[in-house]
Formats: sequence, structure tokens, C-alpha cells
Amino acid sequence: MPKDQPTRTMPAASTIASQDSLPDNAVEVVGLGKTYRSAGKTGPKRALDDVHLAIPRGSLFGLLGPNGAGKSTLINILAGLVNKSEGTARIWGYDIDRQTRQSRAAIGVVPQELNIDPFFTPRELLELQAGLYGVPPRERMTMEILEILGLADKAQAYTRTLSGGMRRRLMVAKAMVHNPPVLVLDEPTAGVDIELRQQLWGRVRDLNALGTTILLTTHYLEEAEELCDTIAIINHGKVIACEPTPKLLRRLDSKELQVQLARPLEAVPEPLERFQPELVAADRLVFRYQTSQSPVAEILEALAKADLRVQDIRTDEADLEDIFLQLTRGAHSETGATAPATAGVAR
Ligand SMILES: Nc1ncnc2c1ncn2[C@@H]1O[C@H](COP(=O)(O)OP(=O)(O)OP(=O)(O)O)[C@@H](O)[C@H]1O
Repeated sequence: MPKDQPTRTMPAASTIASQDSLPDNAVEVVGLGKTYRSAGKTGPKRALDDVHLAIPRGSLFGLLGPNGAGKSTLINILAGLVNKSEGTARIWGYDIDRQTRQSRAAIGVVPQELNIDPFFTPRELLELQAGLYGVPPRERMTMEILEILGLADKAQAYTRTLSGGMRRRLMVAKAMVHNPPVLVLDEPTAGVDIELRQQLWGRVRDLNALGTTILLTTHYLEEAEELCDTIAIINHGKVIACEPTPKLLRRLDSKELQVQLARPLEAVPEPLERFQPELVAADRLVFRYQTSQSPVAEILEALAKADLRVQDIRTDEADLEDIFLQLTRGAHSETGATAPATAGVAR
């Protein structure tokens, strides 16, 4: 785990408090597989295949993948809601089969759907949830949790009067009542507008800064890129990449320079040939180069030498979307179309 990771300041839930030393990995999955049994006319479905993952303690980890990739299956196995077919999984060092009680106590899951009883106040909801988890009243941290999630002043309000963003934060609060060291957020910002998304990201970062390991599933590349220190990409039940975010981004050490010319060209002029630009339109050239090479000054010089007047210039950096496309290129979707893995990927 990175040296500058904070340690948890909130006490661990009583079920896991007796642990001698903290695990290096908050979650460890080895050779995990899941085949759903056939139902009716549909045959068996291989949803996860030989998945290996190690989520370092303190990390903000993104599990990114298109629809049907297997994200929910994976987190539902961790949460004890789906039985795996093979492999092992440990949460906070506890084996989900042999130490079920401890492993469940170590994880909190925030589901996608907003299922909150509107007639309770946030405080009552959290107290009820803590009761369900068997947290003794003296160990409950209702107000602290509401505080962290920016809901302390709404503790006594009816939930039906809360805004959509507040309700989402309340869902996160609910998953925190037993103070799990690992928090799973399943598509936390699906259908949430930009402003609320930013708010929620801020709270997620706060929780992580307090030491909670966060596993977030998302379709949104932007979300994973902004928020996560490590990203695993899952497609058709297989993990196809798992790397620190900057390293993943460095994989495509490429940049694009688009040059809009004042007059049309028939061919690439000689002084520009060595850069191998693409004439994408009669008056538009695209240069692709490695960020580390940075030949922009030379390109501009060559344009001047070729007596070409530049009307506009634009650069594009490779982002996760490009990496995702590269990794999943040629993959086949469930509908059989080619390169469809991007279909469920929104920015
Ligand atoms: N109970 C089930 N029975 C049969 N097949 C299932 C079941 N649950 C999921 N699947 C199938 O397993 C595959 C993985 O689904 P899963 O829900 O894990 O993907 P996902 O990445 O979470 O997708 P989404 O982003 O759409 O929620 C899909 O093909 C799905 O149709």
C-alpha cells in the first residue's frame, strides 16, 4: 500500500476489531469464476472467468466495464449476495466462505437503486440499519457518519424532503453504519447530474481520506479517471487491465495535433512528410505523436516552410476511452456486433 495512505480514524466494527494486524490488501480475489445456471430457454451464462484482483488497503479503486461485463456479479459475490462457482475471495483478510461473518462485517455496499423509506428521518434510518447489523447503541456513530456525508443538518428531516443528491449520500451513510473498512459503490452517479456528481465525488474522497478503502463500479470513464487511484477494466467477465490510473493513461503515450489550414491541399507537402500526417480533409491535417517526443515546434516550422497558413489548431490527449477502445477492440458484444464494448460506456 502507498506510504502516504491515511490510517483509519474511525474504530473498526466490533466483529473485526480483534484483528492483530491490518491486511495489505482490503480485497483479494483469486481465480474467481461464476456461471449462472440456465433458466428456461437461455443456457448457462459465464459471467466471471478466472478473475484475479488485489485492492490495496486505503485505495480508491475503480472497476470499469460496459453493461453485462460482470461488475455487479463480482461485487455481489463479495457482499455475499451471489454464490461464486469457483475461486476464493477475501475481504479485509477474511475468507468469504470460511469467515463469512467477519468478511460481511468488513464490507458495506451502496446499491444502485435509491431504496430509502421516505417516512423516516436520516437519523432514524441509520439507527435502524445499525440495529440490523447488531451494532450496540454505544458503538453507533450516527451523527459522525451524517457529518462526514454533509447531512448532519438534515438528521431530523423527513427523507422525502431531501434532494436527490442528499438521498444518494444517505445511501452511502446507510452502508457505513457498521463502520466497514471497505465500501463498495455500485454505479454511484448513474443518472446523476454533473453538480451532484461532483458533490458525491467530494464525499467519496473524504471517506477515502479517512481511511476507508473504496471500490467503485462505473460505466463512466471520466469518473474512474477523476476519482480512482487504480483502475481495473473488466469485459465479458475477464479483467483485461488493472493498473494505477496514471500508468494506465501512459499506456497510450500519444497525442493528436489537428491543424486546420487556410487553403485546401491535394497531397501532404514534402516538408511535412517525415511527420506522416493524415490528410483527413482537404484543409485538415492530423499529426499523431508520442507525448514524450513533443515535436509541435518542428511541425509548426515545417508548416511555415511548406508555406501553409494555419487557421486553427487543436490537440487531443489519449484518455481512458482510447485505452478502453484499444483493449476491447474487436471484442464481441452479447448482440454479436463488433467493437461494441464501448456501447455501454458513457463519458
Ligand atoms: N441471475 C442471473 N442469471 C443469469 N444471468 C445473469 C444473472 N445476473 C447476471 N447475469 C448475466 O451475467 C452477465 C454479467 O452481468 P452483471 O450484472 O454482473 O454485469 P454488469 O457489469 O454489472 O452490468 P451492468 O453494468 O449492466 O449492471 C450478464 O451477461 C448478465 O446478463
